[in-house]
Amino acid sequence: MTVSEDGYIERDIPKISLKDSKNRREEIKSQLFDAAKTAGFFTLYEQDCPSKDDIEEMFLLSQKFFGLPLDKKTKTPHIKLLNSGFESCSQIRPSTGTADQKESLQLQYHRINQNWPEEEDVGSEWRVKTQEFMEKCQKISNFVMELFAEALGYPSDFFTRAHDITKPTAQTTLRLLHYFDTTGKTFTGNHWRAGPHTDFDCLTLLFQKSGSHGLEVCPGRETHTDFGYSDKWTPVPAFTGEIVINIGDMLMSWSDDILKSNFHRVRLPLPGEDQSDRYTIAFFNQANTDVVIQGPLKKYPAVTGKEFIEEAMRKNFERLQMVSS
Ligand SMILES: O=C(O)CCC(=O)C(=O)O
Ligand SMILES: [Fe+2]
Repeated sequence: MTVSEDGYIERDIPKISLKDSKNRREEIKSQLFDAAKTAGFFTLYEQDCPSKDDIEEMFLLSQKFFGLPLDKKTKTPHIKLLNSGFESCSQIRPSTGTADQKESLQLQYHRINQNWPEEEDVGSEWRVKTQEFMEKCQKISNFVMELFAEALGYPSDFFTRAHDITKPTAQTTLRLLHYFDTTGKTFTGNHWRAGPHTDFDCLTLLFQKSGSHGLEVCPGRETHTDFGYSDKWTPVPAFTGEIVINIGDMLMSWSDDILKSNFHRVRLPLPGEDQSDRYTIAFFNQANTDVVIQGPLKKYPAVTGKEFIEEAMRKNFERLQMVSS
């Protein structure tokens, strides 16, 4: 490990190949489990599906939506109760008290006819192609969740059956993200493309584009209720076609804090760096509302998927009040 004076430290963010994954199941399982117990972040590559072409196509669909005039984008406004829809500069992080410099669209598979962009605005194939992409994300998420279940001593389908995106109780969300071009701008105060946070979900898949850097991680969290993080961050490089995976609070809790959900952030590029738009795509695997979440050691009380997400929001809201008061 090399520590620099500017708040950064070199750490290993494991890269795990999924080449020939059917025949390398045990090897991949142990690599995933090791990565999830330490950094909580790792990159998958050489996967069959979603392919680099699938990912590039989804980025084009995303850019098509974000390129629309604001009055078209706000036709599907963010609805908190459904955790879906479009928002712009509205996500205030408890860690910073300022709004992320971004816009985003959240979509849920089973709500294709509810709060998804309309054909007349994004074209006839947008919805169906986006749904297909979600199916591909679900497939690879299932592979990873099966291996985590086995590594933790559960039956293979323990987590996957709790994440059924086709049911009305599904909470899994695809989030298209667009961080604005900041060319020529300087920010004073505590501003971020995405302020430091942990994810609420079980498993996040993040797709980045080559060169669109800025994502940074800070491992070291001991419990999923912990708000503290150290001051040494590590950049996670961006390459089109690879998938960055991180553990979220729900799976950290469900594994009695064995698998680590760690703080991460996206920094604003400095003048002199590439300050153009940054697009990313996140797929948040969140257990269905009626699933009961509790680890084998019963370290935390049993809660449903619905209660878990509501509680995470409440805690963050309280924290936000503390930060802003
Ligand atoms: O866009 C990124 O690189 C990270 C996004 C993220 O952390 C989130 O949306 O939770
Ligand atoms: Fe995140």
